[in-house]
Amino acid sequence: MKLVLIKCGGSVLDELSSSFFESLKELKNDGYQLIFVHGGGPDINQQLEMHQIPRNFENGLRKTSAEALEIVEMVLAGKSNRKLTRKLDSYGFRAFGVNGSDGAFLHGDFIDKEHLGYVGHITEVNTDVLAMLLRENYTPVITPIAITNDGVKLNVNADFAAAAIAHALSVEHFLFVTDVKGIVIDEELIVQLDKEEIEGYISAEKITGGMVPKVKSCIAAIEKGLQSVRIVSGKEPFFVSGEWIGTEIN
Ligand SMILES: Nc1ncnc2c1ncn2[C@@H]1O[C@H](COP(=O)(O)OP(=O)(O)O)[C@@H](O)[C@H]1O
Ligand SMILES: CC(=O)N[C@@H](CCC(=O)OP(=O)(O)O)C(=O)O
Repeated sequence: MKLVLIKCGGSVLDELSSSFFESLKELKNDGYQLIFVHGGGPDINQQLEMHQIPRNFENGLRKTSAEALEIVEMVLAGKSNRKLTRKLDSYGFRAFGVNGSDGAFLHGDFIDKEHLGYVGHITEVNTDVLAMLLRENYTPVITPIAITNDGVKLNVNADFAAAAIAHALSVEHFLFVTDVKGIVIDEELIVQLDKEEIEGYISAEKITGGMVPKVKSCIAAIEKGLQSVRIVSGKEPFFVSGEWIGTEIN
């Protein structure tokens, strides 16, 4: 089974273009099965604001109190997942929403409970449920909530969750779909970038904010042996006549 793992950022969930879906269709026609992990940062921010819960980020990770976690799960599973699943369905993909904490599918642990609260990283991915869906020709759409061995739910950055799942499935291509064309430095799109260059740009603060967990996840994926890792736009086509558009990390 040839797999493509696509992390779809919250930044672009409302702006996915029809040309983006054309690229997905081209991948399907080339024999790939698709798996999505979605984010939902802007949706979460909006709801936290409505509930007057302050928002705080550290290195692109949301500090998550127990109170905030309830909102995070409600929004990610109930709103962001629904948006992407519905849109994929409308383009003929048989999308099936999956919450990471269901069936202990995404196991996680706290990153730093004292500083970040209920924020986790993935320790294990149970791929059985994905295999089952893919066998039946469904397109899984995964919500990045994990569960600890003690049954505590954790908010996982969607870029990190996607990297763990991409590794567990040894996918052929791993894509980060976001609201920009790729990594842009001094107003120029960078077509290819390696680990050292990325570290330099983070130090120089030319890669910042939500792009930091993304490029870190790209590096982690490369180091774990994935061959094709890219950051692409969801507002434009990213794969046309077999050619990729965006930034390739290697
Ligand atoms: N060097 C960079 N190149 C491109 N985008 C960058 C860069 N540094 C920071 N960014 C920001 O990262 C954003 C994408 O991250 P984020 O908003 O978290 O997206 P997503 O919701 O897709 O994960 C871009 O919209 C841009 O503002
Ligand atoms: C711990 C942490 O930061 N979790 C993220 C989960 C959603 C996410 O990653 O959404 P994007 O892909 O749109 O950024 C958050 O609470 O915003």
